[in-house]
Amino acid sequence: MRHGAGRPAGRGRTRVQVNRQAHADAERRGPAVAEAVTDLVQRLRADRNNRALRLSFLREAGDNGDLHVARADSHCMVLLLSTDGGDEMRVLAVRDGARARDELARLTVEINPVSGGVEVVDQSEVSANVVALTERATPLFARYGHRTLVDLGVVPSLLSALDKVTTDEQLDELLTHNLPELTRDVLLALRDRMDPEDVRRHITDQWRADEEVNTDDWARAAKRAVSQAETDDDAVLDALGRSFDAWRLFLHPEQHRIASTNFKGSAKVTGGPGTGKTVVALHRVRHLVDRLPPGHTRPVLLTTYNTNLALDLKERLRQLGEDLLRRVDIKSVDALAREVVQESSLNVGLPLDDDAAMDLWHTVRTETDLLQYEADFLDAEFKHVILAHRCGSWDFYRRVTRAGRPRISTGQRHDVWQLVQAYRAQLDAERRTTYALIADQAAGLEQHRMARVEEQARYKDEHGGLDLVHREAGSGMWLKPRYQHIVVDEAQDLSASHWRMLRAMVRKGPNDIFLAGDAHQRIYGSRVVLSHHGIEIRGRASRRLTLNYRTTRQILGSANRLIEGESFDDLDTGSDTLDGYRSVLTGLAPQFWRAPDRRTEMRAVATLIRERHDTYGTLYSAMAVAVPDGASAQEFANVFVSEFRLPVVELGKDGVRSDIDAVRIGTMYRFKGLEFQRVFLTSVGEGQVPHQRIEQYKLANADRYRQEEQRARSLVFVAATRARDELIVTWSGKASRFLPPNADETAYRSTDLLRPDEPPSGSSGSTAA
Ligand SMILES: Nc1ncnc2c1ncn2[C@@H]1O[C@H](COP(=O)(O)OP(=O)(O)OP(=O)(O)O)[C@@H](O)[C@H]1O
Repeated sequence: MRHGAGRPAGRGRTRVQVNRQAHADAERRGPAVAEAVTDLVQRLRADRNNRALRLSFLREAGDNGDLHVARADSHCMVLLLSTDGGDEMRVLAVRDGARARDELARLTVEINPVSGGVEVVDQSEVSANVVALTERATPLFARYGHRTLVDLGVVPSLLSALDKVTTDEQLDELLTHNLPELTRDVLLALRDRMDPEDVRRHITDQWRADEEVNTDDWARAAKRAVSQAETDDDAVLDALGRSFDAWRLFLHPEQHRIASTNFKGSAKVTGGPGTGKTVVALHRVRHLVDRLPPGHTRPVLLTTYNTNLALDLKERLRQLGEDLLRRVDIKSVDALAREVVQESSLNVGLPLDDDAAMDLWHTVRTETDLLQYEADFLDAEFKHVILAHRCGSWDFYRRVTRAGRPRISTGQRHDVWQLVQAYRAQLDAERRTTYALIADQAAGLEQHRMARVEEQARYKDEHGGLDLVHREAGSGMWLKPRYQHIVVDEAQDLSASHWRMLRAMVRKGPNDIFLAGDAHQRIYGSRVVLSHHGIEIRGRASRRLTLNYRTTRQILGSANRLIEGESFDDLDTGSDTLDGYRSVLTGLAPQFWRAPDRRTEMRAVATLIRERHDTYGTLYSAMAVAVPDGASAQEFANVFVSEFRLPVVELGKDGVRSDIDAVRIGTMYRFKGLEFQRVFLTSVGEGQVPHQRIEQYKLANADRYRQEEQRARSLVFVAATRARDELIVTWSGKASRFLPPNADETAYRSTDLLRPDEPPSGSSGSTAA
């Protein structure tokens, strides 16, 4: 008799993992079931011979794996795959109720020939719900053939059910079941008419096992990453017992690969909004920390664009393991630069905030009577040309290549140079500085420091490891690079000075800099070519994610249209696209509401918010209102509070405390990197988005016009893709040209919503716009 035909033998410690589908099963059945499964896993690990578990042999899965069932509590049972003589166990499925055992017994369990993962299909559930709907029509996937479907990753045991699926509704029904992720993703992509070759490239290849898959080797299959939770057992248990985010446990195979690859130098992950770039960055941090020798220092830096994003990163990293925080420095790139400068003997003064820095440009252009140059143009020219290229003299600036910037004549350059000199003189006189200048100074200081580090290392090499105390008599210091590894999120918005500083904070070598970003979401910075700053991320060191985990397909469809036709860079000399970008989540179509005037728009938004709170139970804190500028934020807040008594809180520079149950209101800029259940994208009227001031460039400066419009599109794109379940777009007057051409005709009328004698109506429907 084989080892498996009975209770798994042996007394060795049992490794128990919960696979993705079992995890989803437990989650769907609620906290009590999740807790029972947690408890079962713990008891199994402690002693798999524990009789209370009623562990019983069900059948052989194949040559080297057996299926067992076990009881988690009086209602709930699990299906287990046992391999390696019972030392390895995987929970594959969870069922509850009187028929739990029968339901588990009839599940089809197989090894996916593409991914090599262990997958489960509930044939009777599928046939009860899908086959019953069969009509006399051509099956939806008939044109592909079984061979193609299996080659693309569809689980083979689903094929006969798929042959009977003839409508989108039937497919939707099928997909409500807990199907393997790869199958689900492939079917949705094919239904969306993605070409099978593209499906292979964007989906199947990402799941493909690194080795040839033997569909009878259960011991091997059970150990593959796609069959396992990412965290070690304790974390899995901990997570299963509480409410949790799946990303802590299961990465998509491509996310896993990127987070755990050892790169020869720097590496980059790009991908549209919600594809898990931040998640990968966090797992990357864990991968790097896990490989550090023991110690008390913080040799890993995790940085991002601003303070509220840094706070968010810290919170999310904490969820991956409290211990990580002891080895990782987490701060915004400007806070880091400021620390570097403060540490030096440079006396630079207090930084102006962004608005004050802009006001200073206004002052300087008025004083110099060069009013034809706008403050934001001057600010960008200063940051993205003069500081980026370290133009120390007029002669240098006169000749510098201004790639990607609107064209200007030499005479205009001369004016700009004069304005910049006046701006700097004014700052000096007031003993103030700006964040851009601080970053520039920090970059210089760090480059100098790194040069000394390298020099000391060379000296040490040449002199057989002699201590440098004598040589560095002035400082008496033995310098080390600041960090061993740097991980950067929201990389698209960092400036050239930031990159120069970061490059100089870590020695060139394996896994030195890892960055996550998306040029489609660039709203602050200007294009930076990383290789010009010594960061090589071309070829195999650049990876792209394409599956969105945040936003429904319906919302994504509308958001993608915002940036269609624009071209975007890859943070280096190449270009990036959103090819293959998709979501497997489904939900409501975005809603469009137009109003005759601004006040009606604001009142309609308040009404919709109240309705979602009162009728659907959505927390106020899960809803956010995006506006184009600070003044609109104030206006909306006033109406919400004074007329509707809605609790509101402004999304400021440092974010919002998550425990305050109030509607978030903020400019679209503030939405970067965040997510909300319901997003109200307001004021999207012509003249407001994009702002009418850009029209002046249409004829006078076509380059500038194009750039401003692209940035405005990216801004709306960022705000729209923050929505998880629902996106509501509102405007007053005429719809923005960024919205679909028929938006004004097809949108709901806000006035209908506000009729005093009727309750709000139609607000949970959707339009075709
Ligand atoms: N493998 C995964 N499993 C489950 N959820 C995931 C996974 N990866 C990401 N998510 C979820 O998807 C959402 C988006 O992830 P994340 O914030 O990392 O995306 P992003 O690419 O950084 O987005 P953006 O560019 O819009 O800031 C989050 O809610 C995250 O928890």
